[in-house]
Parts: sequence; structure tokens; C-alpha cells
Amino acid sequence: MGRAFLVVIDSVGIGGAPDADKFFNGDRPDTGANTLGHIAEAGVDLPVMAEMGLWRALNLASGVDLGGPKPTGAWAAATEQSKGKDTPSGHWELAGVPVPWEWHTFPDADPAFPDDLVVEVCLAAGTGGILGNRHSSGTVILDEEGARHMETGWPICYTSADSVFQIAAHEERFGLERLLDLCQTIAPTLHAMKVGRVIARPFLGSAEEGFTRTGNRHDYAIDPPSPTLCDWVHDAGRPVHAIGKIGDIFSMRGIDDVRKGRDAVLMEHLGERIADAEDGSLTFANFVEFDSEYGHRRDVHGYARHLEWFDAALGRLLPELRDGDLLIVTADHGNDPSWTGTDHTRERVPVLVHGVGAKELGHVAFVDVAASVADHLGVPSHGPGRSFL
Ligand SMILES: O=P(O)(O)O[C@H]1O[C@H](CO)[C@@H](O)[C@H]1O
Ligand SMILES: [Mn+2]
Ligand SMILES: [Mn+2]
Repeated sequence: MGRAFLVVIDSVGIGGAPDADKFFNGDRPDTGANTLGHIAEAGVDLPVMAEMGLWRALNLASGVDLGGPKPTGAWAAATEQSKGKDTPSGHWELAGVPVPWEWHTFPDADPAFPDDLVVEVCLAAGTGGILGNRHSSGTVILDEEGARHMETGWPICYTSADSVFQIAAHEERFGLERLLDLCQTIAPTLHAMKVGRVIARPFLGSAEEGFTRTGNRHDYAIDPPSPTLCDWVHDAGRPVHAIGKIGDIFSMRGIDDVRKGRDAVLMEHLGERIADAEDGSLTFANFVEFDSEYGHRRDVHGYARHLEWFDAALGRLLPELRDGDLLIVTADHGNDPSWTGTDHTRERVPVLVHGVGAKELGHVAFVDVAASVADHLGVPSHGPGRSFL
């Protein structure tokens, strides 16, 4: 029995979302945003994913024609229906479950958070106040509020266009465990408001030398609204292995184990799973640094180099797959590094399928990815998607 590997390259959109005008970065609608298209304009070399059909998918999604080789894989452009351009919406829908509710986002105002929420955070933190209380990039707010945090010991609370409540605190001045406890304590209140995630953003450093976020980020996410692909596979008695943020995004529902680390480490984990995952199993991976290190930081050059790193590493892994295995590379939303602001961009995403021969799959829905993985594994699909295999 074959295995399935579902690999999300976080934020690698290909433009063309039909509802991009409903989504914004500041006052500017996302119409015309195209993560891969704009990176390609600046120059990027991706021979492995080009063979899988990446440039054809880009062309199909947004009309950008960069030529490229005749694909040897199957390829599609996927369109999202959930009314959110965030990570949980994208992943849940790829896993067969569109989001049935409107996420709560905080206004881009000063203050951004309601007073009763601030009071609850202060009580849980044991502090006389909070810092921040506005929309911001997570690195910018450390420059702006880090020194005051060191003086007062108050947590830095901020948000973005995403449905998130983020708390940054110094691992030593405030304490890492205390920060995690605080986030866990207030998470039920935020989830009840339909805020998707409370995110702990620990950092180290000093006002003199600057502050740097550490790898101890932790997301406290609202549960998926109904069973996802992970549950379908798990409930059929098959192992489900997570790599990277997948465990957090699905609140570990239907997931047997998770391996974490930076993207370079995650690539090693993926290689190990390709070597040792059981017949009939699902391995579900997320590579987040496209989004967190380059998309939100609006770093076109860095994004291009990370894509090239991923492409070369993927090229080394593909020959290790067994006959009958399926590997899909896709994405959860866009984050055009050439765009206004620092938020995600509403875009279509590529679906590159290795293991079923060369095929143009055309336009598909995010939910079709889940249906296809279930189809490949021979487990019942409970979502609205249709298999494209
Ligand atoms: O700027 P940072 O803190 O990286 O925030 C980014 O990460 C958060 C969650 O993915 C989003 O809110 C996005 O704005
Ligand atoms: Mn994402
Ligand atoms: Mn993001």
C-alpha cells in the first residue's frame, strides 16, 4: 500500500484569487498580489518544481507566463473558499474542512483590544498593564516596545490582519514558562470570541544590543470545526505523522506524533519519514519560514533564496519515494513580499502532485487536496472535496 506526503510551503501563493478585492493590506486590496509571480520577476531558479508543473500552475492561476519545461508531474491551481487568508483557514480547508464561521479580527485602531480583554490579560499576567495594544509586525514592535518591556515587565500584546492575539515577552525578564501559562490561560476567552490563535512570542536580548525572537514560539489554536483529513486517516487505523506547525494548527487532532524545528531541520525530518513512514500512512508537513522569515518581512531576495533551497532539497528527496507513494506540494495562502504592508495576501496556490504521472488537473478547490489524499490512501473522505487523481 502506498503512502502519502502532504507538504505545505507556507504562503507560496500564485496570484489570481477571484475574491482578492475583498482582502486588504492596510487600505490596499490584494488584487494583483502574486507571491511567486513577483519573486520570479526578481529572479528565481526552481528546476525541480518547474518539472512538477509550478510555472504552469502560476500561468493557470494568474495568467503570468514564464514558459518552463513540459511537466512530468500532475499540477493544478487551487482556490480557497474560507473567508480568511490565514494559516488555519488554509490548512483546514486543504484538509477537507472549510471554515464555517467569520473569524474575529481586531480593528487597526489604537487601542486595538477591548478594555475587558486587557483587564483579563493583566489579571492573568499579574501586571498593572500591557504594552503594544495595536496592529504591528512582530519584529517592529520589539524595536518599539522592547525597552519599555524590560523596564515595566508588562507583556507586549499585538495583532495583525490575521485573527490572532500575540504576546511577546522576554524569556528571562518575564519568563518563558510564565508567558506560555499566560497564553494558555487566556486562550479560551479568545477562542470564544472566534479569535483563531493566541501566540506566545518569546524573545531574548537587550535594549542596547537589540531583541531577537527565539524558537520557543507556541500557538494556542482554536480546534478545527469538524474532523479533518488527519482524523479520517487516523480513524481508519493509519499512522499520521506531523512535521512543523501542523500539530499546532490541528490541535494534534488525528495526529500521532510531531517533529519540530527550523525549516532545515524539518527537511531532515521529512527525509526520515520518506525513509521510514509505514505503508498506508500520512505525513503532513509545513515549512513556515517562507512566511515568517521572508513574506511578513517583505524580503523578496530572501524568499527567492529559500525557495531555491527548498527546491534543491526536494529534488534530493523525490528519488527516495517508493513506488505507489504520493507526494503533494501546495500552499495555504499568499504573502507577497513585494506587496504593501506586512500581512498575508489572498491568492490561489499551486498543487504539484508527484507519483501519478504527467497531467494537467486544471482549477481545483483546496478541499480536493484532502479528497485526493484520502482516495490515494483508500480511506473514506468526509469532506465536500472531489479527488483529482
Ligand atoms: O509579524 P509576526 O509577529 O511574525 O506575525 C505574523 O505571524 C502571525 C501568525 O502567523 C500573523 O499575525 C502574522 O502577522
Ligand atoms: Mn501560513
Ligand atoms: Mn503568516
